[in-house]
Amino acid sequence: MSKVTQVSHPLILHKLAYVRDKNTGSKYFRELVEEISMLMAYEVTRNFDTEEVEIETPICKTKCKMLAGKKTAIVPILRAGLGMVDGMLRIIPAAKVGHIGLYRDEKTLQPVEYFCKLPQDIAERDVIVVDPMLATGGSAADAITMLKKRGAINIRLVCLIGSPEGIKYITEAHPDVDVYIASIDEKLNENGYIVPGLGDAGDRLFGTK
Ligand SMILES: O=P(O)(O)OC[C@H]1O[C@H](OP(=O)(O)OP(=O)(O)O)[C@H](O)[C@@H]1O
Ligand SMILES: O=c1cc[nH]c(=O)[nH]1
Ligand SMILES: [Mg+2]
Repeated sequence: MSKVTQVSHPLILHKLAYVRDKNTGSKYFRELVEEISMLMAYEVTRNFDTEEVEIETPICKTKCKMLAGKKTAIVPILRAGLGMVDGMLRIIPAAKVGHIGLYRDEKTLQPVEYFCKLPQDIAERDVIVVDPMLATGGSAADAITMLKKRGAINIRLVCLIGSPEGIKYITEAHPDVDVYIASIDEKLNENGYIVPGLGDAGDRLFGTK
């Protein structure tokens, strides 16, 4: 069964309040999403393996821990997931970035696939899928299915805001995928938007309608 980690660090909650505020413009919105993503990266990498290495300080030789060299891929779900990539890369600079293009049909709420480009060695990487919003869960579930079809095995999902419906859907569809999320909100409205949520993440990041 998936582990769902709610990352309710005070800094994240504080920044999330500004992100939700309808008066926050695109520039500040993008900066905040990037900063929150850096903080989420800290949590999602918490159980990465380390190995012992020997280094020499100016005083003496000593043994230290470093990351065990397993490779990482960050995979944003376009478009809104792009807003989380730079923050993640600040913390995991050696990661490769794959892209999955999906949009949610406004009427049916079903995800529609339009792009997929992944690192060739995706099967060997720890994959971190990023998307600010987990509403019905359909887009994230489809993205993860696309990844698995192309060989990905070790997958984590990082979102900023989700709904109880989305959490249920993704954990049932992909019980092997752990989920990291800053807030699980109240519900979905009749248009499939998260309440209270933040509105349309892609539109707010990129200034479109
Ligand atoms: O959980 P779901 O019900 O599938 O909804 C969530 C999806 O909706 C948004 O993308 P959107 O379709 O608005 O595309 P965009 O990022 O290009 O705006 C969001 O970024 C997720 O990908
Ligand atoms: O609330 C929502 C639901 C789906 N996509 C968004 O960007 N926001
Ligand atoms: Mg959108």
